[in-house]
Amino acid sequence: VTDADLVKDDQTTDNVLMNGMGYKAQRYSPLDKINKENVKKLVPAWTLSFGGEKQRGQESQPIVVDGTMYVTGSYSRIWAVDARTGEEKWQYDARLPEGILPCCDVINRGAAIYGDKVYFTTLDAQLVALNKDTGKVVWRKKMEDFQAGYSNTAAPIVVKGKVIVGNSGGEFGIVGAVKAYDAETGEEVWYRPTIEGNMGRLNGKDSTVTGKQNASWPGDMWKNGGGATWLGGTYDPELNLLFFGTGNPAPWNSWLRPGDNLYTSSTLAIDPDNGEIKWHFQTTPHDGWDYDGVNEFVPFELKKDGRTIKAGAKADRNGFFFVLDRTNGKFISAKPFVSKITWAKGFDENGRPQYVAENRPRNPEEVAKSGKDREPVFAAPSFLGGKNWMPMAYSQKTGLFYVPSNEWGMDIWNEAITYKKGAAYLGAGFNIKPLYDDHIGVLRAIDPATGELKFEVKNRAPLWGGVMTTGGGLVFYGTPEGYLQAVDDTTGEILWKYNTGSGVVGSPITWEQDGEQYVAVVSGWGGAVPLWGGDVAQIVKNFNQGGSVWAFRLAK
Ligand SMILES: O=C(O)c1cc(C(=O)O)c2c(n1)C(=O)C(=O)c1cc(C(=O)O)[nH]c1-2
Ligand SMILES: [Ca+2]
Repeated sequence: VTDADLVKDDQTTDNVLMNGMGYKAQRYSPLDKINKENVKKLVPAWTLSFGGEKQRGQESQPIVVDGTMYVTGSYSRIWAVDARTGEEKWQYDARLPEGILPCCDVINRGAAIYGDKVYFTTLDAQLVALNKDTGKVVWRKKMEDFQAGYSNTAAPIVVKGKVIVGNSGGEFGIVGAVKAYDAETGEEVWYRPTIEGNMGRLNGKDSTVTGKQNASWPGDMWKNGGGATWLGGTYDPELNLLFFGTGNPAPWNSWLRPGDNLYTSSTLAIDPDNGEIKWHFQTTPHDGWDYDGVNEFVPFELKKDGRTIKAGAKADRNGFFFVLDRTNGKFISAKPFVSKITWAKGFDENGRPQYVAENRPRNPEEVAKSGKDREPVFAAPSFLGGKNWMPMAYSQKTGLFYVPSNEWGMDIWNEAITYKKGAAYLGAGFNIKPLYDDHIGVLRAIDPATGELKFEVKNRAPLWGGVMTTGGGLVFYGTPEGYLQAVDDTTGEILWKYNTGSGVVGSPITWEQDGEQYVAVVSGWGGAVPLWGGDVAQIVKNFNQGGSVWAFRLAK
């Protein structure tokens, strides 16, 4: 796989070479052999089991290269599979040490490929390069100290010979960073911390770029400031810019860190050649709700007032759908994409939130003065977000974004907290509650020019998997109830669904081989909802666990 192959990934249909189905992560395939007319004839072609003992959340998106599928599973495992038959070619298990500290289930979101190597990251914060044909380790790099709370869950992105990864651990007070490694040797090429104050130092290393001082943090709170880049990035080859989101500031209790807390809960545009930050846009300054802004930033061409603007869109965990100028990060619009948002009324023309001050979780010191030990406020969306990690899709056919969203709120209160290595660093307590009796999940079709809702499809359980759209006029996505389903891209009518036997929280792909179009997805219920979901975890507690890949094609 070459750089030219990667750049063309979103136009070619025989392979799926990366997470997002192309550098821009539009998750759009021009394939139309499976379409609105015939999708009801979609049947399983093959299935592969990840085995019985380690059935946990499966959030992976497979990739397909010359008839081989590479797919990762829970507990930092990866398989190479014959994409025609489902027959296993090899498997590799990273064999995790005791004491790993993932916040939100033992998940992995996928692999990357370049040259003759396949890359993936592990829950003990390693980056592994395997020979694509044999599955043998070529190199394995310890990126960070897992005992301090660092882990990795995202798929790497490869740009011009560098394997570029984010990190996880915001709930443990780690320092967010984006890092680039030489694809051939595993040597670190650059290191880009995402928290002001850390710009020149971390793990005893100097960043190759000089950064700003810690002006937006009080005291030395920047030393454990969070801002994990835990979802990986997207890329615009023409502008030569990477786009990485950054997670919540640590701790969650915002009274301990007055200021904007740059660059947490932001989108960063980064130069892939040296790690320099070219622009930033903060979606939740001074976040007090765990509104990690990691959500993927999807480049697209915005048609507005007769002009075409090089834009990017982000459906943020904080409930707003952002459109920015991707050349310079200038704010274009922010429109609500969920029914209830309590923390801000909207955004002003400069892209600053109009906070509703009384809806910020209370200062525990003030609450204590009134003689109470806690005073929760109700906040919506909940910290699991109007949208969490699960990626949206953009159709080049309809010009619409298809956003997997959730309707929920939370009671939240703050508490005292001090940093301790390897311990949760929140300073908050919470309980998540549904807003409606009959649904939490909603797939929404959104016009990025106006923010207008074109249609919505409700789902009882929260949506937790990625979305894909195709030239055949279909939108595919999974549900925790077990279905992979396809809806009409202009009406939302459900045209096909198939139950995989466990919740689908992975991201579907499609490709063509031997003249036939295939669709595949991983199945296996898990992720953050059962662990953190409070009242909502009760609603989903009987869903079956699993671990398998399903491939579909049209019945003959
Ligand atoms: O701040 C972080 O470092 C971090 C990492 C992750 C992760 O790596 O999966 C999640 C979160 N935060 C998080 O806040 C969250 O809600 C979440 C849900 C999930 C999931 O896979 O279901 N991961 C994560
Ligand atoms: Ca987080």
